[in-house]
Amino acid sequence: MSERDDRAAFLAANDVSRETLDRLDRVIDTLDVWRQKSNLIGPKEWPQIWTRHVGDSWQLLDHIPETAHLVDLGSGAGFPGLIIAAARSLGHVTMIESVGKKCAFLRAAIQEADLSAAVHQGRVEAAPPIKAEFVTARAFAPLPELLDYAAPWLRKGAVGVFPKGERWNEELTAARQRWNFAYEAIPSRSGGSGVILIIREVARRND
Ligand SMILES: C[S@@+](CC[C@H](N)C(=O)[O-])C[C@H]1O[C@@H](n2cnc3c(N)ncnc32)[C@H](O)[C@@H]1O
Repeated sequence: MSERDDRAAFLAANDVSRETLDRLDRVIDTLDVWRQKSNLIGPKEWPQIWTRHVGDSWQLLDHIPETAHLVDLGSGAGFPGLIIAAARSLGHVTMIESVGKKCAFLRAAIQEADLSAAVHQGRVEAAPPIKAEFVTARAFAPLPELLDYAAPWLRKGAVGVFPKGERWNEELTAARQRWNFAYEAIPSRSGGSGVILIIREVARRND
């Protein structure tokens, strides 16, 4: 399947407004240019960029209000941060990423697609205070460590929206050793036995 066919498959499965599609196209076009000069995304991944990476990010939107302020940890090539910013023009997304070349791409995509978003270059654990009611992170860290990274926001009442793979239940059990929290596990539409974990009311055990 070509990237064009993959885009058509994504659009057949998801309701995307004309304005949002225009922003998504600009983000993916920018990624196409930048991936030629850096290893943001592998050539084997490219033919499924829409159904796999955009689609995986898109399903988080069910849990993120229109005007949300959100922080995305370890944004890499912009999944899910850039996709959420493209779909939530009334909100604001801050992406935290430690690798300079990836940050340069993220900034270029924000500019090309005119997104309400910003990039903080640096390690999540050393980030300055950033206002956010929602935290996302995809393929960033196992849940126990992810809760440590996201604690500055979650402990102040932010909601975590985390796509997780088939071992999510083991990660949840391990996270329970260190943290108290409420959660919902919503089956992923990306196939397999992965879920979207919605995490609330986070407090360190013995707090
Ligand atoms: C496996 S990639 C996932 C990227 C993207 N979220 C995705 O799903 O395609 C993890 C990203 O996190 C970044 N990263 C790893 N540890 C980090 C840290 N402590 N602070 C900020 N970024 C970090 C890496 O540079 C990399 O871009």
